[in-house]
Amino acid sequence: MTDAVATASTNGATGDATRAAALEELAGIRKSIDNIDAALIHILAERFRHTQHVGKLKADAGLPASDPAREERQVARLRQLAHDADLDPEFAEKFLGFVIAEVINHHERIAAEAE
Ligand SMILES: C=C(O[C@@H]1C=C(C(=O)O)C=C[C@H]1O)C(=O)O
Repeated sequence: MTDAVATASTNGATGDATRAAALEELAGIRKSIDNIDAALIHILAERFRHTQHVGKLKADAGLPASDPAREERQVARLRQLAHDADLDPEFAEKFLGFVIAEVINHHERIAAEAE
């Protein structure tokens, strides 16, 4: 056996063990990711339950679907929270914007149905 072949076969055995350990660790981390994803869905569902309520209140009172001043305060607050939590503030703002845009669609639909 040449030195190169001996080294390769040792690396192969070590590689298999390293890969098996990595796969086990990966499976554990993915369990945590799945739990967090489930929590996010539940939190979002709860948020939309409340925003649907706001949509009905606004439609009944003839208030506009969107409130840009409130959104500005939310963006500033979430950007600061994201920064403090080592999360990209740009991402936090985009995520909030995505959610709020959907909420405003719901509110417009609720108002149209109330007409
Ligand atoms: C829920 C509201 O309606 C809209 C949606 C918002 C949200 O999803 O957080 C915030 C402001 C409004 O543009 C609200 O006015 O509070």
